[in-house]
Amino acid sequence: MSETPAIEAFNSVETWAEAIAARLAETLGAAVRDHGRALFTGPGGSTPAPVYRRLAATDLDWSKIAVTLVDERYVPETSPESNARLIRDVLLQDKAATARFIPLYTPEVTVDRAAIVAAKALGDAGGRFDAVLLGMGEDGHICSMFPESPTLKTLLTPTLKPTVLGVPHGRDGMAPTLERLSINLPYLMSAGRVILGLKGAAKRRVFEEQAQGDPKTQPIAALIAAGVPLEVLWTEEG
Ligand SMILES: O=C(O)[C@H](O)[C@@H](O)[C@H](O)[C@H](O)COP(=O)(O)O
Repeated sequence: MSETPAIEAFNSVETWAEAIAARLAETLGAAVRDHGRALFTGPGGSTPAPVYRRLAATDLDWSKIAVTLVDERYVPETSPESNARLIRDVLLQDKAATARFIPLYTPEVTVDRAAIVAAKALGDAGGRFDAVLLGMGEDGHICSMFPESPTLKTLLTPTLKPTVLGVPHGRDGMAPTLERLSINLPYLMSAGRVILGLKGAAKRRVFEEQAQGDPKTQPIAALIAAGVPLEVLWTEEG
């Protein structure tokens, strides 16, 4: 059984965001140097913006870096719910403006068709992430791996190929409220570096609890059991 990763604590959002951005930049810079290109993926939500702002201001050869998302709501970029909108507004600015963006959402007739299109686009971009930033919901979901979701089991199956799957919206008020697109666990297993950024005491507790959970139903436990190279950086500041 793989060890639960140690939680690295930072005493402010500033130092926490600086540390995450520096590690992601180090890995992306090395990938561009060694392979001539790099692929980065990150989350939406309310957590990553300070990291994205610092990454955008970092001197990298962004013209050789492609950026995508770990998950997306099945909505166009014009929607305030769009994660792509966050990436374009905060990360693809400043020095990072020349990076290529690969959306997960495309206006296909169904979320499953959009997932097939996204899976091909990521495959065409190399099919492996050099660096991944993850967030986590207070229910322990990462990407769009939601508890009770009918897609969870497939998303957490370690033996499948890296891909993107459509996730239906939750029933009877269960999350997610919108249909989603999500990368699966094999994409995290094959990544060069995976950083989980957590803010607030509640999320630290959820991480510690779920790390001991069932890898078949709890994403954090699944990542650990699958040997994902997870670095956990946390700050008390919410
Ligand atoms: O589409 C999303 O909502 C995000 O990509 C999602 O996976 C996020 O990482 C968690 O939900 C945490 O969200 P917060 O950072 O807002 O707590």
